[in-house]
Amino acid sequence: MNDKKLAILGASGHGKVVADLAEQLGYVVHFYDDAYPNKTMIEHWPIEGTFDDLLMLDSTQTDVAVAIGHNKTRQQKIALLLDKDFTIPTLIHPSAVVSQYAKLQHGCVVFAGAVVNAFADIGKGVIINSSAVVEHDCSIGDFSHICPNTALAGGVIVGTGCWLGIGSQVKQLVELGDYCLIGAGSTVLKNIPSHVTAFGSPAIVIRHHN
Ligand SMILES: CC(=O)SCCNC(=O)CCNC(=O)[C@H](O)C(C)(C)COP(=O)(O)OP(=O)(O)OC[C@H]1O[C@@H](n2cnc3c(N)ncnc32)[C@H](O)[C@@H]1OP(=O)(O)O
Repeated sequence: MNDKKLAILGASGHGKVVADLAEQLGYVVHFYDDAYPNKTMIEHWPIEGTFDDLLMLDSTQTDVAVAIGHNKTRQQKIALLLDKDFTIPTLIHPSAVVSQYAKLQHGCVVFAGAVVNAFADIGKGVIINSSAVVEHDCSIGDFSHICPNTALAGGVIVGTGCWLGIGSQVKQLVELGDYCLIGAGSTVLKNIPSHVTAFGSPAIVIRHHN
């Protein structure tokens, strides 16, 4: 347990789950969101200011979690916070099972019931959502989001900023490029290039995007 302050950027549904997790880890949480001052509360938690207000805090006294689901926005905000010397811890739910041989960089969240198996390599700012399974030897690129109940078999490689939709699954050793979006419930059997949306079982590329 600790009683360190954690500023949470993003007063959203995802932010609420991050707050719940952080409190279980002993943090005292404070929300920040650019909707302030029009929005001043999220559930029972006060929103104390905007992102600019957060940047004015003493980085030696307050850690930060960026609870923004949009991968590129989360990437940008984390970069700005690191420039100001904030610590962005990785938060792991007590019920998640993370191998002693897995590596996770800063700014990740691993939610309830998730499994990160041996020698998985998880980049910065990654969301491993509830009950997701990241099997042995997987590599997850920075700022990706593995949605609830998604399962990655052994040795899967996921690029930067990918979004793997709820309940999707990826066959062993398959590689996904950067910033790709895999639709909910899809089964990915073959490599997927960067900057595409793919879905279905088996998943096929539906469109290209930036
Ligand atoms: C804790 C949390 O909440 S984490 C968030 C979890 N959320 C998710 O995982 C959502 C992931 N998003 C999806 O799967 C979306 O459907 C997307 C992004 C793949 C596609 O979204 P859009 O581009 O808006 O597509 P849209 O909804 O208009 O559907 C277009 C067509 O594709 C089909 N389609 C859309 N998604 C899928 C899918 N995942 N699998 C199969 N077919 C799909 C639709 O049925 C529709 O078909 P139709 O034209 O025959 O009616």
